[in-house]
Amino acid sequence: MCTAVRFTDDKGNMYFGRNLDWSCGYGEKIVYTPADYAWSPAFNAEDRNHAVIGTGIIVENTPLYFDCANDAGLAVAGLNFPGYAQYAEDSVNFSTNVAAYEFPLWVVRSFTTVDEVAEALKNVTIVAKPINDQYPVSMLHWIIGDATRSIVVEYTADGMHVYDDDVDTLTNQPEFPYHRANLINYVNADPKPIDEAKWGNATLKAWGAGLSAHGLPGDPNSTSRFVRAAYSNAHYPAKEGEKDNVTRLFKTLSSAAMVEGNSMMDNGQYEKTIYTGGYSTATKTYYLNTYDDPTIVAYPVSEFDASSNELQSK
Ligand SMILES: C[C@H](CCC(=O)NCCS(=O)(=O)O)[C@H]1CC[C@H]2[C@@H]3[C@H](O)C[C@@H]4C[C@H](O)CC[C@]4(C)[C@H]3C[C@H](O)[C@]12C
Repeated sequence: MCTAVRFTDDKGNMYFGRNLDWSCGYGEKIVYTPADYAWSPAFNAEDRNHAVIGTGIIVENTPLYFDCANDAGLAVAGLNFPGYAQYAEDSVNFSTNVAAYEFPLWVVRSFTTVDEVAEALKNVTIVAKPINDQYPVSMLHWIIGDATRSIVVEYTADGMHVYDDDVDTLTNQPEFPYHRANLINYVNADPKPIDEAKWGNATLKAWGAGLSAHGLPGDPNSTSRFVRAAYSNAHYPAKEGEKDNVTRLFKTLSSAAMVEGNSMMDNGQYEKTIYTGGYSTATKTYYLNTYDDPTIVAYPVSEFDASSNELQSK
């Protein structure tokens, strides 16, 4: 399972991050794509040359991003959506055709705001074309964020769906409208201390803090993680400065993180949060920690060679 969130600080800086939950990694690294990298889109997409940083792998000199952000402060993350995602079998005339594996790269190479992406998506076909035989097409949906808002992109049997994500959260299946509607089931959850109640002659007094959020789901299922992450993201108090906002991002994501042993996949292996990664537009820095090492490591964009035309990874 995976979880992603976005928020903005009091100065208008965006923080965007995700948990990558799986039983093993794919050899992913921090990958920096400079503006002058010569990207060859799979179909007829144009390259508008934004520099990009994120987590992914490099295959055939192409960055396959799991999540990434660009020099204009636009970010995107791909999360599993099997059973619902259904891409076009082939490219479509008079449409911008984007292969599923290059969708995150196309978003951040091409645009500066979520509004621009949403407008462009009105005429986009996502095509089920793998980069090669070794890496089959992944069935994903995506959250795209900037300093003002986020959207969720789902491509299903009936085509493209773009949803305004006013809770700035995404997990896995089912479709985004289910997750958004399901939040209403938890409308009573609240961080405030709770008053004592009278039941006839009995006085019921809370044991301590936290009881007013009783009922928030604690399990690792996608729908439960959505509720927990949206609750944490919405109620975390505003913070000032990079350190406290990065802490906010990682703590919010940790409220939906996967602990090994809690959830077994079909292959008999346990899912765990392989990494948590996130981007700050305040300092143009990508941050990452892993299941085995909780130390949050900073990767400022300034440490990469922006004048090169080669992909760079750490
Ligand atoms: C497994 C990852 C999603 C994690 C997730 O959402 N887990 C949920 C588990 S569950 O189903 O809900 O149980 C996804 C996110 C991004 C994906 C990768 C990216 O799309 C980039 C390439 C794309 C290639 O087509 C396949 C390899 C790949 C390298 C993908 C492998 C894998 O599908 C990744 C790493």
